Amino acid sequence: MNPIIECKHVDFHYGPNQVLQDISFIVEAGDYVGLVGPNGSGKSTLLSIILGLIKPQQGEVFLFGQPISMFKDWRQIGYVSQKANSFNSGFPATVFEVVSMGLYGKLGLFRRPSKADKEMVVEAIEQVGLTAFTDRNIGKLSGGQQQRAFIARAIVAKPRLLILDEPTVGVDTESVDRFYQLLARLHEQYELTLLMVSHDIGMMTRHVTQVACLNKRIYFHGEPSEFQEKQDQILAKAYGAHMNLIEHHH
Ligand SMILES: Nc1ncnc2c1ncn2[C@@H]1O[C@H](COP(=O)(O)OP(=O)(O)OP(=O)(O)O)[C@@H](O)[C@H]1O
Repeated sequence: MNPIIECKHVDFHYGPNQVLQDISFIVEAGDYVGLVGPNGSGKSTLLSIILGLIKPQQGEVFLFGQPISMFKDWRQIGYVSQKANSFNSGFPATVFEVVSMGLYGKLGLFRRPSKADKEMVVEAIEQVGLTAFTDRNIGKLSGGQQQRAFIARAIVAKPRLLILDEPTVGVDTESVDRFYQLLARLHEQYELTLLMVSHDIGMMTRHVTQVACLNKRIYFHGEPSEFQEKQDQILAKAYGAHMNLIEHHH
Protein backbone atom coordinates (compact mmCIF):
# COMPACT_ATOMS: atom_id res chain seq x y z
CA MET A 1 0.00 0.00 0.00
CA ASN A 2 1.28 3.42 -0.97
CA PRO A 3 -1.44 5.97 -0.30
CA ILE A 4 -1.17 9.26 -2.18
CA ILE A 5 -4.33 10.73 -0.66
CA GLU A 6 -5.79 9.63 2.64
CA CYS A 7 -8.83 11.23 4.27
CA LYS A 8 -9.73 9.96 7.72
CA HIS A 9 -13.17 10.72 9.18
CA VAL A 10 -13.40 14.09 7.47
CA ASP A 11 -16.38 16.34 8.26
CA PHE A 12 -16.97 19.67 6.59
CA HIS A 13 -19.71 22.25 6.93
CA TYR A 14 -20.34 25.69 5.49
CA GLY A 15 -21.93 27.39 8.51
CA PRO A 16 -24.78 25.16 9.63
CA ASN A 17 -24.83 23.25 6.31
CA GLN A 18 -22.97 19.94 6.64
CA VAL A 19 -21.52 19.06 3.25
CA LEU A 20 -19.21 16.13 4.07
CA GLN A 21 -19.75 13.57 6.79
CA ASP A 22 -17.23 11.04 8.05
CA ILE A 23 -15.34 10.74 4.77
CA SER A 24 -12.66 8.07 4.89
CA PHE A 25 -11.16 7.77 1.46
CA ILE A 26 -7.86 6.45 0.16
CA VAL A 27 -6.30 6.92 -3.26
CA GLU A 28 -3.34 4.60 -3.81
CA ALA A 29 -0.37 5.28 -6.09
CA GLY A 30 -1.34 4.36 -9.64
CA ASP A 31 -5.10 4.56 -9.03
CA TYR A 32 -7.29 6.33 -11.55
CA VAL A 33 -10.33 7.30 -9.52
CA GLY A 34 -13.57 8.66 -10.92
CA LEU A 35 -15.57 10.56 -8.31
CA VAL A 36 -19.30 10.82 -9.02
CA GLY A 37 -22.24 12.28 -7.12
CA PRO A 38 -25.26 14.52 -7.72
CA ASN A 39 -25.07 18.33 -7.88
CA GLY A 40 -24.19 19.80 -4.52
CA SER A 41 -23.01 16.45 -3.11
CA GLY A 42 -19.66 17.86 -1.93
CA LYS A 43 -17.33 16.73 -4.72
CA SER A 44 -15.68 20.13 -5.28
CA THR A 45 -15.53 20.67 -1.53
CA LEU A 46 -13.69 17.38 -1.08
CA LEU A 47 -11.23 18.35 -3.83
CA SER A 48 -10.68 21.76 -2.17
CA ILE A 49 -9.87 19.99 1.10
CA ILE A 50 -7.42 17.66 -0.65
CA LEU A 51 -5.81 20.67 -2.36
CA GLY A 52 -5.40 22.36 1.03
CA LEU A 53 -7.63 25.30 0.04
CA ILE A 54 -10.05 24.73 2.91
CA LYS A 55 -9.66 22.87 6.20
CA PRO A 56 -12.10 20.26 7.48
CA GLN A 57 -13.62 20.92 10.90
CA GLN A 58 -13.08 17.27 11.82
CA GLY A 59 -10.79 14.51 10.64
CA GLU A 60 -7.36 14.30 9.05
CA VAL A 61 -5.95 14.47 5.54
CA PHE A 62 -2.61 13.02 4.44
CA LEU A 63 -0.88 13.66 1.12
CA PHE A 64 1.95 11.36 0.06
CA GLY A 65 1.93 10.01 3.63
CA GLN A 66 2.36 13.43 5.28
CA PRO A 67 -0.25 15.32 7.30
CA ILE A 68 -1.55 18.03 4.96
CA SER A 69 -0.44 20.78 7.38
CA MET A 70 3.20 19.63 6.90
CA PHE A 71 2.91 19.02 3.16
CA LYS A 72 4.94 21.56 1.16
CA ASP A 73 5.67 19.91 -2.17
CA TRP A 74 2.60 21.14 -4.06
CA ARG A 75 4.36 20.66 -7.39
CA GLN A 76 3.63 16.94 -6.91
CA ILE A 77 -0.02 17.79 -7.54
CA GLY A 78 -1.47 19.08 -10.80
CA TYR A 79 -4.98 20.51 -10.85
CA VAL A 80 -7.43 21.27 -13.64
CA SER A 81 -10.42 23.21 -12.36
CA GLN A 82 -14.02 23.17 -13.52
CA LYS A 83 -13.76 26.65 -14.96
CA ALA A 84 -10.47 26.12 -16.73
CA ASN A 85 -11.84 26.27 -20.24
CA SER A 86 -13.87 29.44 -20.10
CA PHE A 87 -11.23 31.81 -21.46
CA ASN A 88 -12.49 34.66 -23.55
CA SER A 89 -11.12 34.84 -27.06
CA GLY A 90 -9.16 38.01 -26.29
CA PHE A 91 -7.12 36.49 -23.44
CA PRO A 92 -3.60 37.71 -24.22
CA ALA A 93 -1.54 34.55 -23.75
CA THR A 94 -0.31 31.86 -26.10
CA VAL A 95 -0.50 28.13 -25.42
CA PHE A 96 3.23 28.25 -24.62
CA GLU A 97 2.71 31.00 -22.05
CA VAL A 98 -0.29 29.34 -20.43
CA VAL A 99 1.58 26.04 -20.09
CA SER A 100 4.66 27.79 -18.63
CA MET A 101 2.41 29.16 -15.89
CA GLY A 102 2.36 25.59 -14.59
CA LEU A 103 6.05 26.02 -13.78
CA TYR A 104 5.92 29.44 -12.16
CA GLY A 105 2.34 30.14 -11.22
CA LYS A 106 1.43 33.74 -11.75
CA LEU A 107 4.96 34.80 -12.66
CA GLY A 108 4.74 32.71 -15.81
CA LEU A 109 3.91 35.56 -18.10
CA PHE A 110 6.67 37.84 -16.81
CA ARG A 111 9.64 35.61 -16.05
CA ARG A 112 11.97 34.40 -18.75
CA PRO A 113 12.00 30.61 -18.82
CA SER A 114 15.39 28.84 -18.78
CA LYS A 115 16.31 26.44 -21.60
CA ALA A 116 15.38 23.45 -19.43
CA ASP A 117 12.03 25.06 -18.55
CA LYS A 118 11.31 25.67 -22.21
CA GLU A 119 12.03 22.03 -23.01
CA MET A 120 9.58 20.92 -20.31
CA VAL A 121 6.90 23.22 -21.73
CA VAL A 122 7.50 21.99 -25.28
CA GLU A 123 7.32 18.37 -24.06
CA ALA A 124 4.04 18.94 -22.16
CA ILE A 125 2.50 20.62 -25.21
CA GLU A 126 3.60 17.68 -27.34
CA GLN A 127 2.13 15.18 -24.87
CA VAL A 128 -1.31 16.72 -25.27
CA GLY A 129 -0.99 16.96 -29.06
CA LEU A 130 -0.96 20.75 -29.37
CA THR A 131 2.49 21.32 -30.86
CA ALA A 132 1.02 22.96 -33.97
CA PHE A 133 -0.78 25.47 -31.73
CA THR A 134 2.16 26.40 -29.48
CA ASP A 135 2.14 30.09 -30.44
CA ARG A 136 -1.61 30.39 -30.92
CA ASN A 137 -3.60 32.58 -28.56
CA ILE A 138 -5.37 30.36 -26.01
CA GLY A 139 -8.70 32.13 -26.59
CA LYS A 140 -8.54 31.18 -30.27
CA LEU A 141 -8.61 27.44 -29.58
CA SER A 142 -11.68 25.17 -29.45
CA GLY A 143 -13.01 24.08 -26.04
CA GLY A 144 -11.37 20.65 -26.39
CA GLN A 145 -8.01 22.17 -27.37
CA GLN A 146 -8.14 24.66 -24.50
CA GLN A 147 -8.83 21.84 -22.15
CA ARG A 148 -5.77 19.95 -23.40
CA ALA A 149 -3.69 23.12 -22.91
CA PHE A 150 -4.84 23.19 -19.28
CA ILE A 151 -3.88 19.55 -18.88
CA ALA A 152 -0.43 20.46 -20.25
CA ARG A 153 -0.21 23.30 -17.71
CA ALA A 154 -1.16 20.88 -14.92
CA ILE A 155 1.42 18.24 -15.92
CA VAL A 156 4.34 20.44 -17.00
CA ALA A 157 6.01 20.30 -13.59
CA LYS A 158 5.71 16.49 -13.73
CA PRO A 159 3.34 15.96 -10.81
CA ARG A 160 2.67 12.48 -9.43
CA LEU A 161 -1.01 13.24 -8.82
CA LEU A 162 -3.42 14.93 -11.22
CA ILE A 163 -6.78 16.18 -9.92
CA LEU A 164 -9.50 17.18 -12.39
CA ASP A 165 -12.88 18.75 -11.59
CA GLU A 166 -15.43 17.96 -14.31
CA PRO A 167 -12.97 18.48 -17.11
CA THR A 168 -15.25 17.44 -19.97
CA VAL A 169 -18.07 19.93 -19.39
CA GLY A 170 -18.84 21.86 -22.57
CA VAL A 171 -16.50 19.79 -24.74
CA ASP A 172 -17.69 18.02 -27.89
CA THR A 173 -17.90 14.21 -28.01
CA GLU A 174 -14.88 13.68 -30.25
CA SER A 175 -12.70 15.82 -27.99
CA VAL A 176 -14.01 13.95 -24.94
CA ASP A 177 -12.82 10.66 -26.51
CA ARG A 178 -9.41 12.15 -27.23
CA PHE A 179 -9.27 13.51 -23.74
CA TYR A 180 -9.90 10.10 -22.16
CA GLN A 181 -7.22 8.60 -24.41
CA LEU A 182 -4.81 11.27 -23.25
CA LEU A 183 -5.53 10.57 -19.57
CA ALA A 184 -5.14 6.82 -20.15
CA ARG A 185 -1.74 7.44 -21.75
CA LEU A 186 -0.58 9.69 -18.90
CA HIS A 187 -1.82 7.13 -16.39
CA GLU A 188 0.06 4.26 -18.05
CA GLN A 189 3.24 5.88 -19.36
CA TYR A 190 3.96 8.26 -16.50
CA GLU A 191 2.36 6.23 -13.71
CA LEU A 192 0.34 9.28 -12.87
CA THR A 193 -2.26 8.88 -10.13
CA LEU A 194 -5.55 10.47 -11.17
CA LEU A 195 -8.59 11.72 -9.29
CA MET A 196 -11.35 13.04 -11.53
CA VAL A 197 -14.81 14.39 -10.81
CA SER A 198 -17.23 13.58 -13.61
CA HIS A 199 -20.96 13.65 -14.20
CA ASP A 200 -20.72 11.29 -17.12
CA ILE A 201 -20.94 8.01 -15.22
CA GLY A 202 -21.22 5.79 -18.32
CA MET A 203 -18.13 7.21 -20.03
CA MET A 204 -16.10 7.49 -16.89
CA THR A 205 -16.63 3.96 -15.59
CA ARG A 206 -15.22 2.61 -18.87
CA HIS A 207 -11.88 4.32 -18.28
CA VAL A 208 -11.07 4.49 -14.59
CA THR A 209 -9.67 1.81 -12.28
CA GLN A 210 -11.76 2.89 -9.28
CA VAL A 211 -15.15 4.54 -8.86
CA ALA A 212 -16.13 6.53 -5.78
CA CYS A 213 -19.70 7.69 -5.25
CA LEU A 214 -20.27 10.63 -2.93
CA ASN A 215 -23.28 12.41 -1.55
CA LYS A 216 -22.18 13.94 1.74
CA ARG A 217 -20.99 10.42 2.63
CA ILE A 218 -19.13 7.88 0.50
CA TYR A 219 -21.69 5.38 -0.81
CA PHE A 220 -19.30 3.25 -2.80
CA HIS A 221 -15.60 3.00 -3.53
CA GLY A 222 -14.37 0.09 -5.59
CA GLU A 223 -13.71 -1.28 -9.06
CA PRO A 224 -15.86 -0.22 -12.01
CA SER A 225 -17.04 -3.82 -12.61
CA GLU A 226 -18.41 -4.02 -9.07
CA PHE A 227 -19.92 -0.55 -9.43
CA GLN A 228 -21.67 -1.53 -12.64
CA GLU A 229 -23.08 -4.69 -11.03
CA LYS A 230 -24.54 -2.73 -8.14
CA GLN A 231 -25.03 0.56 -9.96
CA ASP A 232 -28.83 0.72 -9.59
CA GLN A 233 -28.80 0.25 -5.82
CA ILE A 234 -25.81 2.56 -5.28
CA LEU A 235 -27.25 5.36 -7.37
CA ALA A 236 -30.73 5.02 -5.90
CA LYS A 237 -29.22 5.43 -2.43
CA ALA A 238 -26.72 8.15 -3.24
CA TYR A 239 -28.77 10.15 -5.74
CA GLY A 240 -32.27 9.56 -4.33
CA ALA A 241 -34.54 12.21 -5.78
CA HIS A 242 -31.75 13.37 -8.11
CA MET A 243 -31.86 10.15 -10.15
CA ASN A 244 -33.40 11.96 -13.12
CA LEU A 245 -30.30 14.17 -13.32
CA ILE A 246 -28.03 11.30 -14.28
CA GLU A 247 -26.93 11.52 -17.87
CA HIS A 248 -26.37 8.37 -19.86
CA HIS A 249 -23.98 8.74 -22.76
CA HIS A 250 -23.43 5.32 -24.32
N1 LIG B 1 -18.40 28.75 -0.42
C1 LIG B 1 -19.54 28.16 -0.04
N2 LIG B 1 -20.29 28.66 0.95
C2 LIG B 1 -21.43 28.07 1.35
N3 LIG B 1 -21.92 26.93 0.81
C3 LIG B 1 -21.21 26.37 -0.20
C4 LIG B 1 -19.99 26.96 -0.68
N4 LIG B 1 -19.51 26.19 -1.68
C5 LIG B 1 -20.38 25.18 -1.82
N5 LIG B 1 -21.40 25.29 -0.94
C6 LIG B 1 -22.52 24.33 -0.79
O1 LIG B 1 -21.96 23.09 -0.39
C7 LIG B 1 -22.63 22.00 -1.02
C8 LIG B 1 -21.59 21.17 -1.79
O2 LIG B 1 -21.07 21.93 -2.86
P1 LIG B 1 -19.96 21.35 -3.85
O3 LIG B 1 -19.64 22.45 -4.80
O4 LIG B 1 -18.86 20.77 -3.06
O5 LIG B 1 -20.77 20.20 -4.56
P2 LIG B 1 -20.45 19.45 -5.95
O6 LIG B 1 -20.77 18.02 -5.70
O7 LIG B 1 -19.10 19.79 -6.41
O8 LIG B 1 -21.56 20.10 -6.88
P3 LIG B 1 -21.63 20.25 -8.49
O9 LIG B 1 -21.67 18.86 -9.04
O10 LIG B 1 -22.90 20.98 -8.69
O11 LIG B 1 -20.41 21.02 -8.91
C9 LIG B 1 -23.70 22.63 -1.91
O12 LIG B 1 -24.92 22.60 -1.17
C10 LIG B 1 -23.23 24.06 -2.09
O13 LIG B 1 -24.32 24.91 -2.27
